[in-house]
Amino acid sequence: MTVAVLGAGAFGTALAITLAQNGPVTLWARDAAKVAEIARTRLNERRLPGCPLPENVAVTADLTEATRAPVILLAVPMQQTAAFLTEHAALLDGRVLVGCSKGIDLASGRGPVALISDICPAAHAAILTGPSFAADIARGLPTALTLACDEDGGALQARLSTPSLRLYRTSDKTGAELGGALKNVIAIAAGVVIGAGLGDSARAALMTRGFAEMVRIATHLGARAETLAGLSGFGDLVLTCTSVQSRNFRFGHALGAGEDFDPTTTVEGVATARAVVDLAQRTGIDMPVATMVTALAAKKMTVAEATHALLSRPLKEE
Ligand SMILES: NC(=O)C1=CN([C@@H]2O[C@H](COP(=O)(O)OP(=O)(O)OC[C@H]3O[C@@H](n4cnc5c(N)ncnc54)[C@H](OP(=O)(O)O)[C@@H]3O)[C@@H](O)[C@H]2O)C=CC1
Ligand SMILES: O=C(CO)COP(=O)(O)O
Repeated sequence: MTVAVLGAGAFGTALAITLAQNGPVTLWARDAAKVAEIARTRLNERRLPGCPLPENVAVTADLTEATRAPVILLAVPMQQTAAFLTEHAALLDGRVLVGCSKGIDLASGRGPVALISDICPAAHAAILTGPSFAADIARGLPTALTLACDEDGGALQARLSTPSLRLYRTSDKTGAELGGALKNVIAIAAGVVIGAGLGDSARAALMTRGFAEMVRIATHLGARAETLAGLSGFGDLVLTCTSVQSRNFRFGHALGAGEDFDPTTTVEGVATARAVVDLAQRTGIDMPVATMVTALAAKKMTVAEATHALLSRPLKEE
């Protein structure tokens, strides 16, 4: 069974490399010149340097060709996903579409699975998410992810599992997509804490209270609490709050340290924090960490002010 991966960023390229162990993969990128270069060198040097593509990965800029595959993975960044789905709905609707991005669309407040279901209502929507850095997957290091899909998703789970990539399955698509989105916001906050020199104890407090915040809003929106405690929530929170491989963590670190950050780097947590604050306001859910991240990223607050605001909240039960 051929798998198509749409979006040849770091993650899409890494998925193509690992999934090629199970059968043919088509990797689609929007830029024909980039496709030609990857096809010639067998490397995506800009997005995932040093990770060669196996022979059975075909690279194309032809979306009609790519979407002939029975399984399609969508690996374009979150804020580009709605427009991508809308533009190409005729090719994508009715297909097995697996969202691989992490975030909440600012305009609609929807995650990847919800967007797929809204824009391509006849598609079989799923999401692949959890703790994994693209470079780790591409190098064949052991990783475990969550596949949230319809109840009959066993065959899909098998096609997307490889000797080094172990998938656990759930039917809680809302929980899986919200876990992956929300952890990026907390990872930015963890980066700020470390970048500003506030210490490991502060980071542990922030991760724990951030997790409470994740569970609070996600369950309100229909997620199961145990999904948040799994790979797609807690697992990914731990990874991105503790590793400098995380772009969200590094962005927060730069904010905390008062340093510049390359604006072309994909940092999903910034827009997602704004979307979360919108959701929090609409639902009346208390989201103090996301609120601080939004204010810090917009330079509307200093780290000292954000720290004071969090520490001086009324005392309460855990
Ligand atoms: N990197 C990682 O370790 C992981 C990433 N993810 C998630 O995967 C998603 C993608 O991230 P990642 O691959 O790292 O991002 P990158 O920054 O590495 O790449 C983004 C890719 O998306 C492409 N792209 C952007 N807009 C469009 C569009 N409108 N149509 C088609 N292609 C587009 C870009 O193409 P171009 O090169 O032409 O600009 C680029 O190839 C994010 O949501 C991220 O959270 C999930 C797990 C791990
Ligand atoms: O989601 C990821 C790891 O699971 C990648 O995190 P960053 O987008 O912060 O690099």
